[in-house]
Formats: sequence, C-alpha cells, structure tokens
Amino acid sequence: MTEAPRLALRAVAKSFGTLRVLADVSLDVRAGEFVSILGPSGAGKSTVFRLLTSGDAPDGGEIRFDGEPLRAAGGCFALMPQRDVLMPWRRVLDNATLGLEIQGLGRREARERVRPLLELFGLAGFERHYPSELSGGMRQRVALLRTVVQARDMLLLDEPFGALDALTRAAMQRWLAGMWERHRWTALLITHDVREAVFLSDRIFVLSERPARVVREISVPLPRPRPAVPPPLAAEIEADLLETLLDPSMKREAQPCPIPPAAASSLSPPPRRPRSRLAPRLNPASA
Ligand SMILES: Nc1ncnc2c1ncn2[C@@H]1O[C@H](COP(=O)(O)OP(=O)(O)OP(=O)(O)O)[C@@H](O)[C@H]1O
Repeated sequence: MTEAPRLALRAVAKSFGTLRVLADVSLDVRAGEFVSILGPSGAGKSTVFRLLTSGDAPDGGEIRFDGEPLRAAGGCFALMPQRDVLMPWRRVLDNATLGLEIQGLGRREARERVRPLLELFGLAGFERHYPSELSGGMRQRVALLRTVVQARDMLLLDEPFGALDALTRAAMQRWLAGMWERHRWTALLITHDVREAVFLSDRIFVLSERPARVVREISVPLPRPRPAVPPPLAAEIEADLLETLLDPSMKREAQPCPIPPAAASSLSPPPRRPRSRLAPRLNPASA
C-alpha cells in the first residue's frame, strides 16, 4: 500500500488578476522524503510555497496536510526563502533564533535551543559574528539553522543555494545531503538546477512554464550517500530532465488534467505524454 502523503496538492490553480500562474499542480510529499520542484524561471514555483505559508488560498484544487485541508497557514512549515534575509545588525546567534522568537519564544530560551546546533551547522565560534563577516555558504547555513530549529513538520527550501558561486554551491549541496541523511527531514526544495535536484531528491516534480502544470514526476532511485561525481544513472536522469525542460510543449497552454476518483487520500501523477526511452525505467509509476 502506498504511504499516505504528509503534503498533498491536487490540481492547484492560482492567478494574480489576469495573470494565470498555476494551472494544474498536483504533487505530494511523504514523511521523511526529500522532494524537489524543478521548473523554469517565473513558472510559479515560489507561488506554490506562498500558498502553503501565507494564508492565500488557491483559486482551484486543494491542499492537504496529513489528510486535512490546509487551514492554519504556515503552521506546519518552516520556510527558507530564496535570499538568506539575515538581519545585518543581528549576530549569528540572534539571526538563528529569529524564527523561534517570531513563534513567541523568549530570546534566552531560543538561544538555548540554537546553541547545541551551532557546531553541526559549522558555525561554532562564529555565534557573535555579524552576517557581513561570514562567507556566502555560512550565511546560508545560518538561514538553514534558523529554519530547522523551528522544528516544524516540513522544511520548504526556496532555491537556498541560488545566489552562491558554483564551488560553494556544490559544497553546500553535499553538506545538506549529509544533514538530511542524518535527520530525514520531510523537505520540499525549489530549484532550477537539474543536477542539484537529482543529487538531493528522492522524487522530482517538473513544472511547465507559466501557467504551470506538473509535466513529469521522476523518482531518483540512487543509493545514499550520493557521490559528488554523478554515477551513470544520475547522468541519465539529468539528461532526461533537461530534455523535458527544453521540450517546446512545456510552453503550451495547460490541458485539463483529470484527477482519478480513487485518489482521495493520495495523489496520482498526472497523465504524461509519451516519453523518451528512459521514462518508464526512471519512474516506476509509469511502467
Ligand atoms: N502576489 C503577487 N501578485 C502579482 N503577481 C505575482 C504575485 N506573486 C507572484 N506573482 C507573479 O507570478 C509569477 C510567478 O512568480 P513565482 O515567484 O512564483 O515564480 P518562480 O517560478 O518562483 O520564479 P523564479 O524561479 O524566477 O524565482 C511571476 O510572473 C510573478 O510576477
């Protein structure tokens, strides 16, 4: 039996005025799973996160968490936004406590929660530094620490390494993979980076251009820990994803995507167009 998802989006649609951003987004994330949303710039990826955290409702479809309609927006999720958004006047320790303080925890108690994690996040000895005194990778680790320490049900990571140089980015991806293997957070990552998605994810949902629909769901059956140099299967998956992203049909207007009645408690991937020879092997659901 398929495990019930923690997060389930079914046929979610969203417009801003006359701008159709999401046409048909169905995806799910199971407990302890690392899932990525991969898609072109401006497709509406961050809009998905906004629907989860801001209280803004979708125009169509539904969002469920642990089987219940998502009502108390933000309560289940700890969001790490695209930019590190550290406060320049706050030291590392006090930037890391910010999310807890916003939740209502006193600063002293928040510091007590953060301190034991500093070493794990490679920040021991830097707690009194200001963000301007840190490298880009360290700033992202502070932002991630601030997110993780909130101990919410699920992590939402919006292009956490997008602003980093290639080497720092690769190092941070490896570090995050190691951290995830230790803690098995339930995580949803937004990225444009095919290699990052394959390296980190158990499954990947590919969005079309705006108005976005899910055009592929791909499992990444690579053992962990994953090597820095992609093995042949990873390279094949990357090539398959790139082929999908560059396919001209990505630009076409969304077709209606029927939801099978049996999918009340779990999501089925949307119907797919015929794929390259790789698709059936990469996604067991399509076999
Ligand atoms: N609150 C809003 N009001 C009006 N338009 C919005 C709003 N939020 C997002 N949009 C528009 O929706 C579209 C999708 O934005 P979104 O940030 O979700 O894309 P994205 O895929 O995350 O982009 P990128 O990869 O470049 O970060 C954009 O054209 C954006 O201008």
